[in-house]
Amino acid sequence: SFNADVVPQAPEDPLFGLMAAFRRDEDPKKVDLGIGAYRDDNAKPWVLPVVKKADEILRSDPNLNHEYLPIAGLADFTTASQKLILGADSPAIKEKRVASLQTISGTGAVHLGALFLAKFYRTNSQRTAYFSDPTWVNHFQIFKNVHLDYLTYPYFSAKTRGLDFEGMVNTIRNAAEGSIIVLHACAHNPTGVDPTQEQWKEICKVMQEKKHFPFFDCAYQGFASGDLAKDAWAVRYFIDQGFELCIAQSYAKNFGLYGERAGCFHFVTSAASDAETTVTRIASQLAILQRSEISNPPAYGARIASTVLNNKELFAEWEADLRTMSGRIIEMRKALRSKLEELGTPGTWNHITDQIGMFSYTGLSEAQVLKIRSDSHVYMTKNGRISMAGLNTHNVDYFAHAVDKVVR
Ligand SMILES: Cc1[nH+]cc(COP(=O)(O)O)c(/C=N/[C@@H](CC(=O)O)C(=O)O)c1O
Repeated sequence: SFNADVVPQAPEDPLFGLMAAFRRDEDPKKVDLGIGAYRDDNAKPWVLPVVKKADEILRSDPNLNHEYLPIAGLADFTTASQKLILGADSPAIKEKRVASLQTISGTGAVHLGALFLAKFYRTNSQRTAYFSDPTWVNHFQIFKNVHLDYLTYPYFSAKTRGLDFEGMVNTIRNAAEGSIIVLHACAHNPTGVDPTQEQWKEICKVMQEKKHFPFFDCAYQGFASGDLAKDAWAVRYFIDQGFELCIAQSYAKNFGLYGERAGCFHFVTSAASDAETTVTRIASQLAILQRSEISNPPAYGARIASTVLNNKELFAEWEADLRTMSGRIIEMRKALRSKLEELGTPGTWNHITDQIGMFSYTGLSEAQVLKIRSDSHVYMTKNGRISMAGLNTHNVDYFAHAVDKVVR
């Protein structure tokens, strides 16, 4: 029989624990700045209009059924996903250098990539993965679960509240040759700080010199700048520079398909004559890993995204919806910064508008985060990250006053 007391109590997940605490709070003024999920100006989840249209199209299809998808998922979805992140005219696609599988959203893609690397990447030599410090909390446990050792590279400068570029590049340069470097493609979580294109070129050069292996985690394409190509620039640049790399692609935020778990994993091999057979072998091994874990991925979210991605009019409507979301977040950044400056809240607040994407790294200490929660029923993660979409025209002043109160 199973000796249950060998199972220790695990700590509560910081993010989902915060969500639960927010739901329990009955104060009408409560503000949810925790989970990285978009909210409209009434603090409500937003079903993208284009997603509603795609849903109606699917429901009107008399042949729609609930059969298994292939292990690699819906081909129309994975093909469209390649084009979205790599660019429709990507040489990697033309030369058939990309193995793609539909995954359980971004988390599933990060996991599948980590599992594959754990099994096949430099198994007979020292290998270490590097995450930005700070990074998305789940990165650590996903890599730990597949027994890949990891370290971190400096990323956020508390002084400038911007990128610690020197620290990042030096650590990547000093890392053992062939290390796995996990990079946020755009809209860095939790800091909202992205390298400039010039800085990306520097980072790329150092990684080439050290023969490092890039693993791009792309959960916010279109969400950062509102421009899909711009947000994919770093990924496409690295591929143009000839890297072999992994990409985890999430449709949770940019399609609002959080709970439908729509995502894609891509392995891009470097240009070589036998690239096509290499990709076939890699795809076959990825399929075995996928089959043993989820067998095949969920159909609904991929069908919604695929319907939109493969239709010119719907794609254009989706881009308009992306601009609505990213635009509203940028408005909230401006509103919050100007309110804090108007209040004369101690400190500088330009980082609120300098940062990009879903999150802002406010600089509030853990004590201040706990105080603003008990004082004002404002919920944010202990590292001081706020999900900007939780702000709206009805609560941004209230939040600014709450910050002012704990900062003074
Ligand atoms: C960088 C990054 N990568 C992957 C994911 C996974 O998303 P998925 O739903 O599996 O496609 C998230 C989600 N981040 C938000 C939610 C979460 O923690 O799961 C967040 O940081 O709030 C990321 O921020």
